[in-house]
Amino acid sequence: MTDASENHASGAGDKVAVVIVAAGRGARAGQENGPKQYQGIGSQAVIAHTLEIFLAHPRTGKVVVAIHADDHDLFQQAVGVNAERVSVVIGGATRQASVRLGLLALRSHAPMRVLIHDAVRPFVDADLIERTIAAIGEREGALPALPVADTLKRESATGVVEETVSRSGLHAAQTPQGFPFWPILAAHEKAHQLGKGDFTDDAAIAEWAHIPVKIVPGSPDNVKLTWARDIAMAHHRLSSERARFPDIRTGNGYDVHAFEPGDHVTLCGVAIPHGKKLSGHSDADVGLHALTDALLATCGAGDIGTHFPPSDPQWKGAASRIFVEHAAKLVRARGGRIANADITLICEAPRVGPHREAMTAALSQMLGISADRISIKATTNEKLGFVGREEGIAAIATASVVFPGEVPE
Ligand SMILES: Nc1ccn([C@@H]2O[C@H](COP(=O)(O)OP(=O)(O)OP(=O)(O)O)[C@@H](O)[C@H]2O)c(=O)n1
Ligand SMILES: C[C@](O)(CO)[C@H](O)COP(=O)(O)O
Repeated sequence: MTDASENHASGAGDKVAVVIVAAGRGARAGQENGPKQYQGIGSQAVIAHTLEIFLAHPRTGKVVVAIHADDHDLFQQAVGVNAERVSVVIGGATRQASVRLGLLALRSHAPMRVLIHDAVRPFVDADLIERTIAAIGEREGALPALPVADTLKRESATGVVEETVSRSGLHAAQTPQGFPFWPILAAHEKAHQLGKGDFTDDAAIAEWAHIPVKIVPGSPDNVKLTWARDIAMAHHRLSSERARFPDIRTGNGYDVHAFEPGDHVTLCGVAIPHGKKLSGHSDADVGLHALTDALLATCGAGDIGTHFPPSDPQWKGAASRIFVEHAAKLVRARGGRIANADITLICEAPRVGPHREAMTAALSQMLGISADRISIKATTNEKLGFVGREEGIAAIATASVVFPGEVPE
């Protein structure tokens, strides 16, 4: 069985192969730390964005990436390659040469159709890929392009306008350009054999080889990163997109302490005279314990017992603000910013209202956030249950923390 018939038997023949050219040096972008396809935009390299979109598309199959011989390490760092799906070949001295080498690498897979794309067009989208694929015929290519919007001028050798060129019917060509595989490979081979190496895109080679090419609407977003400012703008664009999915996390905590004989309770950092005290290893500040758990929960850092085991004698009688400050420090060490904290104390007595302001001030200090980001509420349990019988006090707390980066997809 040949590779081609294997493809059909498995249904893989329906999949459209992809060549991504990434062997350029990016001279016009002039980046000091490597070619433009390896520059970081948003949270990953340009080429990683591009590959991701093609690999995620349901109609694409084998992907060949043409890279420069010097870029193996850069490529490995930028892209965690799925070796089964993605092959790497060494490209050539021109874009045209790199495309040809990519196509040659696909021969054994014998795809029916191929998309050829610039690694440095990371804003290609699934709809554009889809309409390009849909327009590929048995002997017809497909080119996404946009009508030229600006008035066109030809410049003379002396830098003055020589003529105004009609823009009627003119389009700016984009990639991916789609073709029936064997005809475009044959056209590239023929151009290579005849030493014709000055085609700037594959639609031009198709045109030269008399393969008709249908124009489909391109996308204004699908820009080619050519100059340093294009890379800066791409980075800015992805960073502001990221801001739309901020990593806001919420944690909750719950705690209960029983009463025992005594003369005051400590709630949310404030000592309140009362006919009983709360029993516990530390100062038994039920509100702060709930809040500590809520803060730790925002970064999956366990609970209060993980950090301050009751078996450890050093926490005997400790002020619970130590626990809250530890949790807040841990959140901040992970880049988190505490947005707000909300504590509800559930008790029949003492009355919390008269102490709310002092509690808020104490918490504002412990957490390093303003008082308007802190809420302390109290409710009775309507005389029901252990709280209703005044056997103890319960507390629930919620904290919201904003972490750097975005919520993963
Ligand atoms: N010998 C080459 C030249 C270009 N390309 C690829 O073709 C695409 C479009 O080319 P261009 O924007 O011109 O990239 P560079 O050649 O890298 O840029 P420059 O011309 O500024 O050096 C890029 O993904 C580039 O990596 C390639 O694979 N092999
Ligand atoms: C193929 C291409 O992206 C179509 O617009 C473009 O021609 C490639 O860039 P280059 O600057 O011409 O190499």
